[in-house]
Amino acid sequence: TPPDTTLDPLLDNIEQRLDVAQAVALHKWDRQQPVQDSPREQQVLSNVRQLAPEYGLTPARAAQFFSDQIEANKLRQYHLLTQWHLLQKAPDTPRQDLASEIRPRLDLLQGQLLDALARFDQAPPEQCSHALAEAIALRSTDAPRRLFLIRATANLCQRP
Ligand SMILES: O=C(O)C(=O)C[C@]1(C(=O)O)C=C[C@@H](O)C=C1
Repeated sequence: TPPDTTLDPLLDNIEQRLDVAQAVALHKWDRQQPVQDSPREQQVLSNVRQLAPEYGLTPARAAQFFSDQIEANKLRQYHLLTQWHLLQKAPDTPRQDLASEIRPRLDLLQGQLLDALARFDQAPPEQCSHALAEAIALRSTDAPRRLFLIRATANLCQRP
């Protein structure tokens, strides 16, 4: 199968959002804060529902896609926190503040993701589920990382 021109940019953006999970988990580790923040999730979902039409997406499609991004993000946070609990320490890397630094970065990535999703929906690959499975397999040999991508794209090929 030839490389796909809409799937890869979208997966790049999905991975960028997943990368932010490490900074979030570190912040929550330091403060013993739970991963789940339901009011923040509702805020993210309500934002993307409102922005969706600007990108030619339905609010339902945008919200479904972001709900999957949030679930994948939590999966990665739980995975990292469990590794740190096992070692009884987290990496000694510079910390970023959730409210003033990390969430603004997630908000910035939001527009890029909506744009990439809209492009994807305008020209989805033939045999979408197969193309997606192949792209994920090619992208990462790391089993947990593949799992995060699988969760993040769970509804990608389910067209409205
Ligand atoms: O902002 C946070 O606290 C996050 O953990 C990020 C995020 C998200 O993916 O947007 C994930 C889980 C929380 O329930 C809320 C939001």
